[in-house]
Amino acid sequence: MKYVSTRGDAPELGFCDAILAGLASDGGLYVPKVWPTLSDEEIASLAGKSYADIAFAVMWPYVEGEIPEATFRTMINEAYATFRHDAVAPLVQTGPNEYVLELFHGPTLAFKDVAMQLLARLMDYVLAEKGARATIVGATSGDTGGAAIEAFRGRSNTDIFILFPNGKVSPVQQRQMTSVLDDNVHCIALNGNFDDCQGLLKDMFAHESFRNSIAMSGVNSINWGRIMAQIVYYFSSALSLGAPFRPVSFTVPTGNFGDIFAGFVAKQMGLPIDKLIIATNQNDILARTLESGSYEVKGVTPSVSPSMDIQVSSNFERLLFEVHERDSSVVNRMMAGLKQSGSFSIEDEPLAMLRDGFAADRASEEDTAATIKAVLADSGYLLDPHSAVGVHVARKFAATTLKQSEEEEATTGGANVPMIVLSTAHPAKFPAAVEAASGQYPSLPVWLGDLMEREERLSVIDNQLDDVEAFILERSRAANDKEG
Ligand SMILES: Cc1ncc(COP(=O)(O)O)c(C=O)c1O
Ligand SMILES: N[C@@H](CCOP(=O)(O)O)C(=O)O
Repeated sequence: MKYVSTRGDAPELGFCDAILAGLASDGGLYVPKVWPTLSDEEIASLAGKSYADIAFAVMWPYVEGEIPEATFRTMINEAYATFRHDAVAPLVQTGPNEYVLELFHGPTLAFKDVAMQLLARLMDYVLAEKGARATIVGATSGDTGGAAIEAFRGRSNTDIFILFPNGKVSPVQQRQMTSVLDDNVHCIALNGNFDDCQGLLKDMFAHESFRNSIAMSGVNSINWGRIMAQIVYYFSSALSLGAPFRPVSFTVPTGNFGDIFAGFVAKQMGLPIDKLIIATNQNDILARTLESGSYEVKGVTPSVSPSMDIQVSSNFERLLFEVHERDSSVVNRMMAGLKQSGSFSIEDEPLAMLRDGFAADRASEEDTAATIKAVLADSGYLLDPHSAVGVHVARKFAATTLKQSEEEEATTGGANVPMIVLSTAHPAKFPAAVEAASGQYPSLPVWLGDLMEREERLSVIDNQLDDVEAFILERSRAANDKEG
């Protein structure tokens, strides 16, 4: 499989080089040249198989020819052995037609572990094959950072630098990053918000001499390897509910659009997905875009679901590329508009395609708290605030579709399709918000019981490209001197 950039001006790469690059050299995001498909028979044959077996079947077409089959199987087995639930990503029923897909059984209690545990093993393999080292630079609103640090800590061929918005992640999220004291881990608390962190990351990728001097790579969802690993749980959960013989819908708490884009890919691959529903918090740029056709960045307002406090949603670019028939000139125009004026608009035809496959809505702070409380009261199930955004939007969507089908006197259609809501984090990562909403304090699991007492190491840096680059250069030189 070859990979092409959404901006059309970077070399086509094979899988190993695409994941090592992270972002394409023209500023675009890599996508497979064609979408591989699985037939209904192939999908049906996966029913009852383990998560690792489904993972292999779904991901192999993207990797084949670049990594030996047995090596890839071993990486998958090792990655998912780090999860503390046998099913890896179990489904829990929370309503007559509503299921929560728990993606938080990995080492850092967030869905990011699902992809990051595999990506670290893939990068290790690629670097070892090339006899190379890489410097990973990542931006986080709270969860990617912890998952990446956990997955890459102590690895001899990578240094990892994570930028997080100072004072804007939860205390648990911060400690999960800053209490990892391995020599190759460097945490930067940036005086800014997540969009500033991500903006600096993209500027560093665009700064060729800097990028080359540190052999820079990235593990945010701009990296195709992240998306690839996230496709798997759409298949595993849909299979549990009768796919491919029964369609399902998904509601996805959304920020950077990586997770829901993986759902779009699952649909391209042949999984019968009825609707993909984008659930945002009050930072609702994606919901506004679907409503108006105009993508307009406004300031970020901090919320109780801080990992989704995002306005510049990187992976939306991959979807724009698809709905414009892979015309990179349109994507370039839109991204130039975004850089210049913080906005761009989408023409009627691609907008109609977006609205056909996706729906979108938002949850206010009050909606989020009320949902945590209601689900606990009705089902005895404690949601984290990000997953509660998802459940709120899913329930609103179900009520609207039910009303529509009653009006049409139909018994089939959207209202009967099972809804799977992605649960993206464990409630113990956000104890203050969960307790305020429900009266119940979610404790960390025993193996993380002392997290908040662990020693921290971090550097506070202003939102200035030069300052951040200087810090990374100095630290990565020191690391390389030590290695050499
Ligand atoms: C807990 C949680 N939920 C949802 C999201 C949104 O996922 P995505 O950025 O892939 O849309 C994130 C981070 O991005 C997150 O950390
Ligand atoms: N919510 C994310 C933001 C970064 O998203 P990514 O999926 O692109 O890595 C976080 O928790 O850091």
